[in-house]
Parts: sequence; C-alpha cells; structure tokens
Amino acid sequence: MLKVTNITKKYPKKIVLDPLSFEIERGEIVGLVGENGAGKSTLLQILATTLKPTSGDIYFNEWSYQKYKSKIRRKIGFVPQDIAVWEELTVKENMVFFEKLAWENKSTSQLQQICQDMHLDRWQDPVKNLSGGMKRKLNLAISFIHDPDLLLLDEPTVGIDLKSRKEIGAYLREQATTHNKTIIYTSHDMDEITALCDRIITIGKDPFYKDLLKEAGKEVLSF
Ligand SMILES: Nc1ncnc2c1ncn2[C@@H]1O[C@H](COP(=O)(O)OP(=O)(O)OP(=O)(O)O)[C@@H](O)[C@H]1O
Repeated sequence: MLKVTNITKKYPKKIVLDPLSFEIERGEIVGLVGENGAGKSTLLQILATTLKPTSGDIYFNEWSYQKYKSKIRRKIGFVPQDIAVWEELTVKENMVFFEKLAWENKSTSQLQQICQDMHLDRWQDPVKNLSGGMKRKLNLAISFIHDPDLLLLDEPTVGIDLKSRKEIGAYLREQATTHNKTIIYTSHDMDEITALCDRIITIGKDPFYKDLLKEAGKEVLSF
C-alpha cells in the first residue's frame, strides 16, 4: 500500500535521507528507529505529505504523492511528537472539536468508543487535569477520528507508564490485525519496538540499532 522509491532529503547544511526505498503492506506495523537526528521525524513528515522530499517518488496504493497529495492526506493519521490538544476543554470537547475538522463524521458515542478502546476514560475531565500519558492517548485518539488507513506515529508513547504503553500497543495491534490499518511507529524503546512491530527500518549512520535488532531476531531493513 505504500511504496517509497529513492527518497532523499537535503537540508541546507545536512543530507538526512540518502536515498531510501521500501514497501509496506496493509496491516503491517513497521518500526522506524535510529539515533537522534537520523531523520525519523523528517521521513514521517514526508510520508505525511507535510514536507517534500528533495528527490524520489512515493505511492500510496497506486496514487503518486506528487499528483494526489490532498486525496492521500485524507487517508493518513499523523501524530507528531508534540502534543496538540486544547488544555481548557474536556476530553469530550476535544474529540468533538477535532471531529468537526475531520473528513469523516463520527457520532459522539463513536468518539467516546475510540477513547474507551484506548482506556482513556476521563471523558468529562478538562485536559489540563490529565496526566501526560493520558494527554498522549487523547492525541492518538484524535488521529483515529477520520478512520485513516495509514497511521504515522512519532514517539507516541514517550513519557508514558508501562501499563498505558501496553494498552496503546494492544490498541495498535488490534487496529492493524482486525481493521487492516498500516502503522509506522518511531520509538527509542527497543523492547516496545521488538514486541509490537512486524518489521523494522533503521536509518542513520550508527549501526547500533541495526545490530541490536538483528540480535533480537527481527527482520530489519537498514539505510
Ligand atoms: N527544517 C530543518 N532545517 C534544517 N535542518 C533540519 C530541519 N529539520 C530537521 N533538521 C535536521 O535534520 C536532522 C534530522 O532531524 P529529525 O528530526 O528528522 O531526526 P530524528 O531522527 O527524528 O531525531 P530525534 O530522534 O532526535 O527525534 C537533524 O540534524 C535536524 O537538526
């Protein structure tokens, strides 16, 4: 469903992706790992259509990113590292607010169900009263409102306790297996990556992650 061909990204003072090709099938969870500054967020932004590569092509199903950017964008849920929710509003009000901006309509009970499936049960509480982990769950729940086929998650579990991380992992696995969602997921937690991901892509110059993951018996594609 996703085909990346010879992608490069050159910033004025740095070449980050040089060049990179891979394919991902529907229903796969793919881990994206590498040292700080390797280019993981850059790659996710390119896949999310919010940043243009310097060269190379990407296809979503048979649609070229160059030709069908707005059509493709509707099929993607992107969760950047920074949490972007309304602190003064409740969980419910946040979900309803983002539903209004979303491409798919959902009823309030459907929105609540997304939160419950993630074990986010503080529906009527203002977000400012929630823990950091709960806020991350809400951030993630918002990305599922428009029922995207491809989820791009940039360190979605950073700073979250083990129980909540397991709950998020179980939710993502269920989404991939039962609902055929494709998920690309970055994390620096190698236990989480090896437990959750079907395949792993490593990027960056440091062979540390590649070697570590191969030792753990995972299928690794390295750039
Ligand atoms: N807009 C930009 N202009 C110039 N350089 C940039 C820009 N965005 C990122 N970079 C540089 O590109 C490199 C890759 O950044 P990126 O955020 O993609 O890495 P990362 O692998 O996600 O890192 P981390 O693990 O720290 O989140 C870094 O050296 C960063 O400073």
